[in-house]
Amino acid sequence: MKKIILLGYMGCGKSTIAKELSKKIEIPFIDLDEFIEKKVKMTIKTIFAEKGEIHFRKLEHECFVELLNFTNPIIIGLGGGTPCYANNHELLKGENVLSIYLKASIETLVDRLSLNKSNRPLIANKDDVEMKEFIATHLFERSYYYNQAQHIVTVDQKTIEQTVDDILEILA
Ligand SMILES: Nc1ncnc2c1ncn2[C@@H]1O[C@H](COP(=O)(O)OP(=O)(O)O)[C@@H](O)[C@H]1O
Ligand SMILES: O=C(O)C1=C[C@@H](OP(=O)(O)O)[C@@H](O)[C@H](O)C1
Ligand SMILES: [Mg+2]
Repeated sequence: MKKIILLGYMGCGKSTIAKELSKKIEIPFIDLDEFIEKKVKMTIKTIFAEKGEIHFRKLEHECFVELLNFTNPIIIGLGGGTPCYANNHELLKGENVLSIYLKASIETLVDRLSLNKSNRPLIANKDDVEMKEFIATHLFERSYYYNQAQHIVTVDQKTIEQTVDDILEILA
């Protein structure tokens, strides 16, 4: 069984969808951010604040590789930036992985993230107008990496269940 990797911009639903998919297909789910937090016993917010983003990106790469080396089947929910650093985007194309980009529009992302930004250091201090500008530019810059995924599932206007069903079709 290939490892299932969910990727996409902050707020697209990687952590939420991975958890639901895990229940449905009874394959364990590991959220990369949570894996990093447990490993270094610090929150993502604290790692960014005290060690800086470059340090976080190195940790993120090491932990991603560690998860890819697990021998058992797993679902991995990446962080929004994971595919965009080190050679991580190349790892999305491996034979033993099935990578899925959860594609969300700027509007969907702004709606979801405006309610959920405090633990996301890249946007925590932005107001709604700044956030929309930031997401529009950042998503454009990152899309090249996200598009390296083997499959794309759009998530706009879909319930969690509908997105999970779309993924199940890919797995069938
Ligand atoms: N249809 C939906 N699919 C996924 N997440 C949704 C949906 N509707 C609302 N949300 C909310 O959007 C947020 C997505 O956050 P999260 O799963 O942490 O995304 P990510 O891990 O990609 O940053 C959660 O608060 C979730 O409850
Ligand atoms: O997009 C990013 O660079 C980041 C996304 C976050 O994960 P989520 O996409 O799960 O919010 C987390 O890894 C960190 O705050 C950096
Ligand atoms: Mg997440």
